[in-house]
Amino acid sequence: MNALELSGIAVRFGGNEVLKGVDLAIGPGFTGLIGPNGAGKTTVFNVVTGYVRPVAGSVRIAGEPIPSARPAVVARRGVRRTFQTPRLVAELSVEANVLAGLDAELTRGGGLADFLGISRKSRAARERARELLDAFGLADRAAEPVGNLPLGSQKIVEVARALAPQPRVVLLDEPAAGLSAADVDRMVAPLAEIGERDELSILIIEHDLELVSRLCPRVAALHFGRILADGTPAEVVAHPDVVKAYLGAGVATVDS
Ligand SMILES: Nc1ncnc2c1ncn2[C@@H]1O[C@H](COP(=O)(O)OP(=O)(O)OP(=O)(O)O)[C@@H](O)[C@H]1O
Repeated sequence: MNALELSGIAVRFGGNEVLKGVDLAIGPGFTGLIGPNGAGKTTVFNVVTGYVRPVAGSVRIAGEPIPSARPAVVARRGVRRTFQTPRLVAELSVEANVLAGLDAELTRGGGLADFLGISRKSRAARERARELLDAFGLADRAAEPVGNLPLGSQKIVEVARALAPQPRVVLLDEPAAGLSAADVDRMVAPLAEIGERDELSILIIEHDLELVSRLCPRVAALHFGRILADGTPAEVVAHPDVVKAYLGAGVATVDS
């Protein structure tokens, strides 16, 4: 069964039809979502996470339909995401930001703490955060305000936050944008390891086609709200419609 399935998703902003019947099924491992600027990639994420209500179509998580525009329901069903520009709380520590990704049940202090509205983090939650920070080589910075870290590390913290609640689906929005090759490796190696161990389904929007072809056995290309091609990276970038869509945008070649 697919972890995530979109059928016939259509989205309009005013008169602008941004998604025009998108079908996409995501199983375990990495799937790439590529396409020129404005193709509608982030809108796909916003539909899945319940922040944009489609005018048509449905989203299923593990085979179960989800009500549209219900972010809390989607999160409870195990979907997490990152953003093009990290959305972290700059003044809070690295660890507190990762803990913020954990489900309420795990982070609740219980008893009096809950009654007083004090968010005491449970030991299990802290252990999970530590395990992730260790995996991503950020344990020694756990107590620092996340805003002090360079962009590359902040983007890695956001990935760790998304992984914290052991989700089943992770949506990564241009994780490598603005990162050095070394930062990309620091992010991707633990992510691939954890993804495989936990059988995560990871959908990744990325303009770096070399990275996409390295990570994703399967890629879908979106253009003006339609999926133009869906297959291996080599098949997709060689697809005539994809080549045409990218003309002038400098499409990269990908080794098969
Ligand atoms: N909330 C919104 N209201 C109105 N228009 C929107 C909204 N969100 C996105 N759009 C429009 O929808 C289109 C697709 O945007 P989207 O961000 O999904 O594209 P994208 O493929 O992720 O692009 P990029 O690669 O540049 O991030 C664009 O024309 C954008 O201006």
